[in-house]
Amino acid sequence: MSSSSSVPDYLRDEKLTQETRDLISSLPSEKGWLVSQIYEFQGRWHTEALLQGILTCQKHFKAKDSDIILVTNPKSGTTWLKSLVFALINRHKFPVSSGDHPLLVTNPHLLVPFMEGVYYESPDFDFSLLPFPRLMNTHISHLSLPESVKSSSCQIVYCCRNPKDMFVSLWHFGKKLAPQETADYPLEKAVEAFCQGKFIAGPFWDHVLEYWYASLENPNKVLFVTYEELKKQTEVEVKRIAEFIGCGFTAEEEVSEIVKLCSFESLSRLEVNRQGKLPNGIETNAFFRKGEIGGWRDTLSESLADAIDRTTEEKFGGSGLKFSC
Ligand SMILES: Nc1ncnc2c1ncn2[C@@H]1O[C@H](COP(=O)(O)O)[C@@H](OP(=O)(O)O)[C@H]1O
Ligand SMILES: C[C@]12CC[C@@H]3c4ccc(OS(=O)(=O)O)cc4CC[C@H]3[C@@H]1CC[C@@H]2O
Repeated sequence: MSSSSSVPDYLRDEKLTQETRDLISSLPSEKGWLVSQIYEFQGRWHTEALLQGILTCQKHFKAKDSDIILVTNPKSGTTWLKSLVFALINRHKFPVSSGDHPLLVTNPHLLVPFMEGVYYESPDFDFSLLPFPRLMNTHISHLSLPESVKSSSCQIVYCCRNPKDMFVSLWHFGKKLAPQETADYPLEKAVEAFCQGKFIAGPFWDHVLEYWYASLENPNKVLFVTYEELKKQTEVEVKRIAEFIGCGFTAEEEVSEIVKLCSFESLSRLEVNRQGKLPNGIETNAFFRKGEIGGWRDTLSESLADAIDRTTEEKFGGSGLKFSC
């Protein structure tokens, strides 16, 4: 974290360039939840810090054909996907059976860099120093991806989660991130902002649809996965991801060890994911809450759930995308 404050870096605005400050002054803005204002850039809503990270990423990131980029909306299974794909691509270098796997001693967010987060923290970060094949994650929309990500043969694994669970996960995460700022922000107002799309990284649905259509248009470039299928049939989905990124399993190989290592039960019990903070100031345990499908029922009233369902029907109608919970 950049200073002694307990507020995580992404809620601060100290590292903005003059260029970004000038741009921000011309962007539509809305009152934020954890920060005073959020801004609309290329159709999405961002905090100043994450917008700075996105702009630097657009300017400086040069994709390589061998790159693997994990894309999610926030709270849609990023931590899980990072763990699984890290374990998959490194399974010969770091066999799970050896007992000293990096995931046992390092939080997944430190093993797989968050592109716009890293660019906000360290604008000069040299991504070319990452080990081959480079594995990174982002929440950047398809429209706003750096040009080289689209023009190169790098691959994207997109993981989406049903909007009610995603929203509820974000709601609880936000309360942990900045408890004071969330104190007088009612859940009803958050649902309304979420449905209007004027919420961090929103509109949620547009993000999903962009990658959904990209995966249909170019199935070798974008693989579309859902948190729910990953949860219901983890081995099948992990094998599908492995095939897609070109490290498929042989008939003799076991996928179950990786699945077990990366399970919610296993990762959330590790000391490294229970104690301490990431360098950006976020507590490592904030990324592990319930890890379930349908947990929204504990937080959302019927009318709030209906409001999200109506938006989903409107937005996803005709796309072929459906969520059953
Ligand atoms: N290994 C794992 N398996 C399943 N879910 C996991 C997981 N690790 C984290 N999660 C869940 O994924 C959500 C966090 O998403 P992200 O990693 O994108 O920030 C949280 O959901 P809940 O808040 O519903 O429990 C968290 O509990
Ligand atoms: C992207 C992120 C999860 C969401 C975090 C977040 C949530 C809500 C916010 O409210 S508002 O002030 O924008 O209205 C702000 C944030 C900023 C940090 C976000 C986290 C960074 C990495 C996580 O995946």
